[in-house]
Amino acid sequence: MLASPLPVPPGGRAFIDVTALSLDFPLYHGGARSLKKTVLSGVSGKVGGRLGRAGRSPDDPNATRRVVVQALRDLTFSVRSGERLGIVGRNGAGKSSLLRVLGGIYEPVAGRIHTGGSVNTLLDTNFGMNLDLTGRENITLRGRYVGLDATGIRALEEDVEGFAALGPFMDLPVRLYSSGMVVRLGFGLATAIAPQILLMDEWFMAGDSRFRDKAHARLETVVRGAEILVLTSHMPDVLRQWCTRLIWLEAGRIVADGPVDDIMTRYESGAAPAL
Ligand SMILES: Nc1ncnc2c1ncn2[C@@H]1O[C@H](COP(=O)(O)OP(=O)(O)OP(=O)(O)O)[C@@H](O)[C@H]1O
Repeated sequence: MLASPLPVPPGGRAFIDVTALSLDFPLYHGGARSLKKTVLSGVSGKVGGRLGRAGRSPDDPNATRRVVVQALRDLTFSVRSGERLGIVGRNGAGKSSLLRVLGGIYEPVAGRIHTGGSVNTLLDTNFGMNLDLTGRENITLRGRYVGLDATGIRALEEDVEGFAALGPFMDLPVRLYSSGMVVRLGFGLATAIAPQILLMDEWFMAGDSRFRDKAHARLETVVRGAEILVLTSHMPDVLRQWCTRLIWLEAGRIVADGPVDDIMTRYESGAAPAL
């Protein structure tokens, strides 16, 4: 666990500007009636008002209808260099979706995201891993993806190999690894690239207890080096220690944004603001 408070790299220029951002997940298309559609239409008004319909009139039996989950709705906020932003909210509030849309994994249906600085997204340790390639080939691929030259790729390989300690498995397809080995390689690889903007899901911190201390020390180095951290978590202790500011999401909307202690006290009191 990181010591608190986190020192912030001085003089950074990284930023995130989010304006009127919305994200939908389409659930199904088509006009024909099915059991699934009947069930979904029956619950549409009950899931926090987040199932919406788009398309032509539902009274027209030939209408093409689209049911969507409105995962994020009209979010506007900015993050500046030096800020450690935590995202809180109940299950399904939109925390992971926000992280993925900031990382360019999901495309918003409306709004704009403007970032300054390199971005690395730590979501799960398998992210971006090709199971048919060897550990070493995965490292080379990632190195090329982030634009490293041959020297940079060699340094990356040395670093990850040293951390993951996979021995001869490094030259075997990842498909043959134990789950612990995959975590070691994925974690080592993801944390080898130090970004200016680090987007992290708390699940990334889970893992094999035997290597957790080693992993935390490595993660701490990446977090300390980042100018901006955006962290989603359900763990109040982690948020208090790692963050300087919290955004509270409910049903895809921002309901509060401010200093950690202030927002955490309100959030833990269970008093969800009216939307
Ligand atoms: N791939 C997807 N397809 C359809 N709906 C999705 C998808 N991913 C998320 N959703 C929906 O979007 C909403 C927000 O989900 P999200 O995973 O962002 O919430 P969360 O706050 O991270 O939840 P948790 O704390 O449980 O991880 C939920 O209603 C969820 O069902």
